[in-house]
Amino acid sequence: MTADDAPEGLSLSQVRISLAGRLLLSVDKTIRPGEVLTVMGPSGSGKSTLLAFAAGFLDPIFAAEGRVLLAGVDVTDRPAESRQMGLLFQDPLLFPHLSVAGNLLFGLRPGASRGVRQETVSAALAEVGLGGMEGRDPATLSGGQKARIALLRTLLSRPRALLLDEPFSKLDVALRDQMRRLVFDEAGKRNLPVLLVTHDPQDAAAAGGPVIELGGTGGE
Ligand SMILES: Nc1ncnc2c1ncn2[C@@H]1O[C@H](COP(=O)(O)OP(=O)(O)OP(=O)(O)O)[C@@H](O)[C@H]1O
Repeated sequence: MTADDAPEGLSLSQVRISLAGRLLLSVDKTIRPGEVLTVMGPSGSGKSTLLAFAAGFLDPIFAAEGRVLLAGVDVTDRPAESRQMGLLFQDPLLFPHLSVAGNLLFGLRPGASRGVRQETVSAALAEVGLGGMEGRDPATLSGGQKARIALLRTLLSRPRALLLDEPFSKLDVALRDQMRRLVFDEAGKRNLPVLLVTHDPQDAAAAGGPVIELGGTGGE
């Protein structure tokens, strides 16, 4: 494939993952920029395993074939930290020993001056309705606030794709709706391809993109 006809977005190309000699999942999909691919399926069907393969931290206990391409570049052999993928999980996983600003500065790539970095963090906070919270201890924040900080930290790292593993499941119903809108809006504004792992059909409906079901009906 030449660079000219390389697919945009995130491709999971002819991926087959086995565990102990048994095929667990098989997926061949390209997620276009700005599109959300929702991965559903029963517990144990391999949803998180597929995400780990895309992210670059698949446990070596699994045998994997296939390639991961990001904007046409094959990143399969790159370690997770060099893939420029943004991750969000059920838990916000904020650093408890850092302030809100400290958590967000951690997401920012180095380069700009300290002042510019701090301004970037403050502007990002204001954009999601958390202006003035720079100095707060994450332990004092609500679940919804923590989720927004985790999203901002991910976005500030300027990822080229988002990989989301049940990111809304711990939020209560009203917050879940707000957070879905925020995540999908921000991903859309940045034209990011998004892989969303979930059990919740309402997540798939809100995402509005293609859905694949692992376990049984197959992912191809
Ligand atoms: N580190 C591991 N060692 C051995 N088996 C594993 C490991 N991680 C996952 N598995 C197994 O691989 C299969 C797929 O697990 P995975 O976590 O991807 O499923 P899932 O669809 O994400 O499930 P859930 O919806 O419960 O999160 C399961 O049978 C699980 O028990």
